[in-house]
Amino acid sequence: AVTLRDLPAVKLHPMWQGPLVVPGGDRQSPIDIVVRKSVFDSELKPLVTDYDPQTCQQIWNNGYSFLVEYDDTTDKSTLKGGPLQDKFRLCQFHFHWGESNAWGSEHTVDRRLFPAELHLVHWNSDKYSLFEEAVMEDNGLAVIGVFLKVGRRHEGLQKLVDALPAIRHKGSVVEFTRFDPACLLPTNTEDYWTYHGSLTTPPLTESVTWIVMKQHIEVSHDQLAVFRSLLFTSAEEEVQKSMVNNFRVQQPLCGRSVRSSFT
Ligand SMILES: NS(=O)(=O)c1ccc2oc(=S)[nH]c2c1
Ligand SMILES: [Zn+2]
Repeated sequence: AVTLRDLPAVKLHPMWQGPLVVPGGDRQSPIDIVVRKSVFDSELKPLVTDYDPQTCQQIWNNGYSFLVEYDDTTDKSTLKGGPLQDKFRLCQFHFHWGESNAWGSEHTVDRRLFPAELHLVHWNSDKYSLFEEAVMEDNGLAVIGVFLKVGRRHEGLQKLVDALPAIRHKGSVVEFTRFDPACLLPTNTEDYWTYHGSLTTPPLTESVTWIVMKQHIEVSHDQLAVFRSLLFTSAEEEVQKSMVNNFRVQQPLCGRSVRSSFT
């Protein structure tokens, strides 16, 4: 398998060339999950997701990834259970991917890279009233990470793939409704690793309880190729840049332990 060390000198987007380590940051993300060093915690419960597809609103290209955004003004699409004590509201999901199928994920498992990684982003609606507030707080966010592997076509993903040509450029947005993000979760939602980390894009705040699923999902080569047809750049810019390798370099563990919900 390809490991980060084998990567050719991948030219990273200016955004990820930036602060490789946040000053004073001792719980940054992403990290490599060393399976044999993870600690089984029998208190960890299965994830409980309750997503309402009616809360799906739009899909847009923010110049780093593409986001599918949900109405998070009520507790209609929520995450609880797992390592969480509170109820968290789904606000968006997005992906990170590479220019080739050999790399693209942000987290790795025993240095194993995946071609892409899905992030389902939730904020603590028991303690805060807005995402913008929660993003600055210790246990403000919960992000579910799901690895993507190239294989069978993912039928649920296709509706999203078909919408991408309409948001090729940075800043473009289209209406996107009735999409159930639960279809992107693996069948096994009991087995995961969890650790305290950060956002992997600015503002890189250390407010995330990460929940990285052990089981990956499969998407087809062609579906992933459409992700790579997106652009980092807006329509006005003269030089167009393909949206690929939008992952952050891995961060020091700084003594953190990663817990597992399974043995
Ligand atoms: N890539 S990620 O860590 O899941 C993530 C999630 C939510 C975010 O909101 C801002 S702003 N940057 C973000 C990064
Ligand atoms: Zn992300």
